[in-house]
Amino acid sequence: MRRYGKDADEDDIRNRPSRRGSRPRTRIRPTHEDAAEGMVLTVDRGRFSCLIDQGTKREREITAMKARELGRKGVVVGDQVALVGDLSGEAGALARIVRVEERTSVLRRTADDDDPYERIVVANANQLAIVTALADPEPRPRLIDRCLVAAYDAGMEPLLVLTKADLASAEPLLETYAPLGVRHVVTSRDELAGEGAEAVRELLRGLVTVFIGHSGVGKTTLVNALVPDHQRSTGHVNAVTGRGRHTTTSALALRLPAKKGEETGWVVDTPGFRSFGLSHIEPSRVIHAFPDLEPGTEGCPRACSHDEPDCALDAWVAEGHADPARLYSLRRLLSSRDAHEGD
Ligand SMILES: Nc1nc2c(ncn2[C@@H]2O[C@H](COP(=O)(O)OP(=O)(O)OP(=O)(O)O)[C@@H](O)[C@H]2O)c(=O)[nH]1
Ligand SMILES: [Zn+2]
Repeated sequence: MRRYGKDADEDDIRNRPSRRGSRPRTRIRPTHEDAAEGMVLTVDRGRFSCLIDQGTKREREITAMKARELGRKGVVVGDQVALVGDLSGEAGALARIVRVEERTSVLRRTADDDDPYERIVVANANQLAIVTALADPEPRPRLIDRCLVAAYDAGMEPLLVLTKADLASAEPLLETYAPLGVRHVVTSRDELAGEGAEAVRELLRGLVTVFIGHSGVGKTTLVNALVPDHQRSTGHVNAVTGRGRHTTTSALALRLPAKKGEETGWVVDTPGFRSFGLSHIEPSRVIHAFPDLEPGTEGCPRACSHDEPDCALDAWVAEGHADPARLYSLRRLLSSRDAHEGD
């Protein structure tokens, strides 16, 4: 990184544009200095619902479209964007998104028959809640593994949410995931109606958490318990588009209720996507989630898959530097990238 010590190049310092200062001379496009910052809450048929003036008395949801100058650049839920135009939020008002700020993380959904491309579905989230029922439907460890890999690859912290605790014990699953040190919480519908929701919220404060889970695991029950008034807060998206939210396939960002002085957090619900695009995942990125094993990869061949005869991790673990269960778990996760029937 460049430091400005006593040999600092003064020209460099003077020419660095300040955040709201003079516009850079070489820019041809307008810089939209008067643009408002907003967060994308949901997307429906090219209309973006954005929250602006967040945390102030004037906080409101407005509807926006992409400005032409953005070209093909995608705008997704969780994006921080710059908005111009009619920012009133009144019925029929339409603002324009003129800029998408740099993303801190991206979560992609898998390509499927309807759409051969892996697309980014959520930006800037930092936690992935993997919702799994303990029974009805049976847990699918392979799917959990794939979700864990997606989380590690995206630089997100995974959180296992094990639902329907009234039907089966969480012990066997927790045993499998213990070597990974994944955070977890066990819930049931009855408890969620009482104190249980608050126990889950504790794990979400200060974070943007994406909730995923396949049909029937109790994700809707969970999200409704976490954000009981969310139907109301999304009401006017429907007024603008004339469509109910049940018809949208976009993710939807919902703010956690918080008492005075409590930190809030965001729940991002993701209807209608089943799995993640894992085809571009780099073993080297996944291994960042295994800091105890990472130094052992120094002796690996170039582009090692960490699951081949020359992999240096076997010797590293045999020498007692790390727990064999951790290497086993890493390899299990890496192999889950290969899609199988029913994943
Ligand atoms: N026994 C039991 N049933 C539950 C629990 N939580 C949810 N269910 C039931 O499981 C079924 C599925 O719950 P939902 O919340 O709709 O699950 P979902 O994951 O949103 O599923 P889709 O709506 O299909 O996407 C419903 O019949 C719920 O009443 C629980 O803790 N225990
Ligand atoms: Zn290796």
